[in-house]
Amino acid sequence: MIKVLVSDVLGDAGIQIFKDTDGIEVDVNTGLPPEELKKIIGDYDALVIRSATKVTEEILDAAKKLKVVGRAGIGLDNVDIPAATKRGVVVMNTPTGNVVTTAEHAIAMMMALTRNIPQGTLSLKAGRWDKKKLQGREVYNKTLGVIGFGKIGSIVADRARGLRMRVVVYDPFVTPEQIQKAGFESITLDELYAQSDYISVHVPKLKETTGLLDKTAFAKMKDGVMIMNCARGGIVNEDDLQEAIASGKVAGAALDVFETEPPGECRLFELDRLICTPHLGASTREAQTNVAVAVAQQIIDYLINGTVINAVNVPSVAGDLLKKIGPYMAVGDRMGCLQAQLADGPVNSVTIEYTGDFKGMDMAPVSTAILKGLLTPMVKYAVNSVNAPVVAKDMGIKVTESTTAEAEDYTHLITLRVATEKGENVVAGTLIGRRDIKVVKINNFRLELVPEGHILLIFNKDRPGAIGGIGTTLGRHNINIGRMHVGQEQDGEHNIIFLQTDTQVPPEVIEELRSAQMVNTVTPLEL
Ligand SMILES: NC(=O)C1=CN([C@@H]2O[C@H](COP(=O)(O)OP(=O)(O)OC[C@H]3O[C@@H](n4cnc5c(N)ncnc54)[C@H](O)[C@@H]3O)[C@@H](O)[C@H]2O)C=CC1
Ligand SMILES: O=C(O)C(=O)COP(=O)(O)O
Repeated sequence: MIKVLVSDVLGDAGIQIFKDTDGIEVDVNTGLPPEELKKIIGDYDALVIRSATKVTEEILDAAKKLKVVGRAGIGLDNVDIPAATKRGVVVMNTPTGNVVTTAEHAIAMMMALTRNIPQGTLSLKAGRWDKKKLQGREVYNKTLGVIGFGKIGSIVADRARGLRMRVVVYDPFVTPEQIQKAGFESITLDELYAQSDYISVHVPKLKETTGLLDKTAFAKMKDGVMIMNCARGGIVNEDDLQEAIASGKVAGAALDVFETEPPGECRLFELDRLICTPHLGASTREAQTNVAVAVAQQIIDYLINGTVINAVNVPSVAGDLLKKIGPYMAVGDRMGCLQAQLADGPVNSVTIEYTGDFKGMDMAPVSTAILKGLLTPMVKYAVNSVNAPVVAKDMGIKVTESTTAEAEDYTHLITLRVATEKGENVVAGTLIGRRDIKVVKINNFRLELVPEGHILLIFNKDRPGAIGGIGTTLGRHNINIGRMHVGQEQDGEHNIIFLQTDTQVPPEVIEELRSAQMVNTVTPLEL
């Protein structure tokens, strides 16, 4: 049974998908304090969260079976992604399901702010008729500055255009041409501050964006500007905002998100010109159904089919791509595993060459599969496609990759060179047909080996009787040979023999083979 824990409120449609899937058991346990979550997380293969659960290194340490964290929504600042990656846990989000809803919330906040709707509601309910005091402003013909032209920012810009606002955009990672093509002006941040009547932030919370709107930024803005933050708490510095509103520089602000959530006591709340919502940006029925369904399907697809969609710490391998490169990932994994057993001492470098028609294929997942195969026998913890590149880096292994379209003997060939202090081993592999994995070269030897099961790799002198002697020794110990491949050294006098046996060959028999005449070395391999 695959066990899924839902630790934040998730739309029913998502929970139902888990319940309807054979082999999956789902528990919903929301609002757990960290120490409670830590106690139970060890039982689960998957964790579904929103913005409340903090997936810290400590939680991940306790999550011995965890394979995937699925975020029903976008922001992942509550997940320690490097720690998850190191432990081989896929972290995925649902990047599109709530973007319209959140953009609509930003527009709603702007309208509520400019027309004093929350203040009007409060004063009316308190028995007042503050018609004069609560006079507002039109947004028509005003300038909206959008910081961050991603999925949400671009929708906000589009909806503001419908309100007949002039929209200016700052996003250093989107080309001015793209912004202009969408019908908006791309300007610098300082220009945006100087020109905007309203500013809405739609950037992720990063080191560079934390405190982006601070006292220095407010000083560059128009007097009477209004600020909206439906992105992440702390992108707008709360203390500086409080001062800027109190001084009248900023005419008002609308916050959906806070530096600490829930914020508890907050000086900003003393200001009439501050309106707020408790992180409601994504909270519509539609968005919650979208993200719940998406996260459930993605998690199931990953745990059952190995399909990776919308992961932030591992390349996506989905649908058509998986069909195309999945078999090469299997080739890579076997080659890595074979190289691990051939390696004499710690690995210094790994060189991966893709030769032939790999056009249009992103080979990153194959390279990761190679590293996974190679590193698995070398480390104590589980290596998978998520943490393999990090593990290689931590071990100081230099990984290089190249692709050449010119095919030689095979239409697709993967060559893997692994170097240690003592030298380099070269293994080349391919697919015959759609699924048959063949290792076609080991160092100087050409062969066609099916890399599976118990294998003895024997180097011997290419003399009459050598192979017969090996067969007789194994037969005497009742060990049946399933397959045998003999490769001849190019222009040499040695053979390489791969013997696939039905059972593992005991160490004393290996010693006996080693002492036989004409046998140079015997290496047992488990593939
Ligand atoms: N309030 C809520 O309930 C919700 C909040 N969010 C938050 O909204 C924000 C935006 O989300 P998406 O549009 O989906 O993200 P996105 O990744 O599609 O877009 C972010 C944009 O910010 C830009 N950017 C990055 N650094 C920047 C910088 N220093 N200056 C200017 N632009 C910069 C990027 O180039 C990108 O275009 C995120 O912080 C997300 O967590 C998302 C959903 C719901
Ligand atoms: O998707 C996001 O990034 C959000 O901020 C939404 O947060 P929530 O799922 O409502 O806690």
